[in-house]
Amino acid sequence: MSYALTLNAGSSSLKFGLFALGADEPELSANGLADRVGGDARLTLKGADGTKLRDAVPIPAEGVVDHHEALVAALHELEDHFPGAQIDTVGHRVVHGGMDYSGPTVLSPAIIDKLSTLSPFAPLHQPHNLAGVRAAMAAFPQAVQVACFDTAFHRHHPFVNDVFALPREYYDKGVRRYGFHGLSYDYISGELARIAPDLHAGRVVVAHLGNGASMCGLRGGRSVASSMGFSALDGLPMGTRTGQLDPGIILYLLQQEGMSVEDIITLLYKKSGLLGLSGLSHDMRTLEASGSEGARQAIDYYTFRARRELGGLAAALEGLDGLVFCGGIGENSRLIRERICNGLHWIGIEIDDEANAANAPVISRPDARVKVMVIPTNEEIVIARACAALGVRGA
Ligand SMILES: Nc1ncnc2c1ncn2[C@@H]1O[C@H](COP(=O)(O)OP(=O)(O)O)[C@@H](O)[C@H]1O
Ligand SMILES: CC(=O)OP(=O)(O)O
Ligand SMILES: [Mg+2]
Repeated sequence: MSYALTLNAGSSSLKFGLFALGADEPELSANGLADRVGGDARLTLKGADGTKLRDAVPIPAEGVVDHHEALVAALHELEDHFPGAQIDTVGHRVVHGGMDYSGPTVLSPAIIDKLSTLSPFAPLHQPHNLAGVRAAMAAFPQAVQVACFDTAFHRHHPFVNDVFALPREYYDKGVRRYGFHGLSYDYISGELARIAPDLHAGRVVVAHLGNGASMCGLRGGRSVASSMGFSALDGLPMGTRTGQLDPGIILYLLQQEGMSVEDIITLLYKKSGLLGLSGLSHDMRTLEASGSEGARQAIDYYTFRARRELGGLAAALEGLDGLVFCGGIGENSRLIRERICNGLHWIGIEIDDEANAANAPVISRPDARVKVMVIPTNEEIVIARACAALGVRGA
């Protein structure tokens, strides 16, 4: 039996999966999560039926745990529970594919070098993604390494949603509105086709609200516009990232505050968003539990910006038939969904409080014009499917 290992390095987590290939659809054997990467990370491993094989075991490290240490711990656990599983294909989430990649790609050293030139555009992700590729190449030298890009799903945007109003030479050089979280949107689009084909054929905004957050406008299941642009900073406020910002602020920071480029990168990517506004935490669970003024204002801003962005995407779609929540916050936080939806009655969004409290698949009222759904996303299966298509198929 041939297996695919999937790796998904998020800004604060490493998600991984082991999939048996051979049948039409890759079959999950186990999946795991190292969360709070960058802090006191812990590793959880679950079997295919959801049984916990390991539960929040601390990952050994000197000081904070980085993505490489998280990967080493993950491989160690998989070897322990699935000794001898033959990993022929490793599929990687790589957030930035630049102008050239609009689908999954088998990696070569030359392609990896090219992808590393995109690291400055996604400093929280791309270097970790590529470190994962290099570590996997060392651990599994015979395996096919497949990259699945967050940007690929958005590469067919119409020109007006792909361009900035800069002189044309910058567009030609690759300064474009790429959009991210494409593996998640690809999965949601596929799920809509399966469980809600009418909605799939229509106009849907998907809100991927995790540590990173963005919204995507889908028409006929294809991405038409995204709240994220050139980098994973744009659009919605996030755990530690600003979201949309007047570029004049960057000039002010450089000219008046005398900040270095490095300082500005740290400020925009790591110290802003929910953490910066609340002065308390980047973690929505902590903010919801806190009664502080800062936490309240951070949640107010978060939900307000989500409503504004949704309005903009509905305009880009020329109407709205559905709204789907996914990601750690979108799938689990009744409060945030309620706060976003309660300001959107004018567009036809009305949610049912009981369904919302239960994280039910459909949370809109039966008579509401816009159907609102909660669909747990699954970036890993999208990567595993690409491995099955491009890697070594099992017997
Ligand atoms: N029950 C919950 N209520 C509110 N927020 C939650 C809940 N569960 C998870 N979250 C939030 O989800 C976010 C992490 O989302 P996730 O999609 O796992 O992140 P990543 O972008 O690292 O993959 C954190 O802000 C966390 O607080
Ligand atoms: C692109 C991005 O923001 O990813 P994540 O949500 O995993 O941080
Ligand atoms: Mg994520």
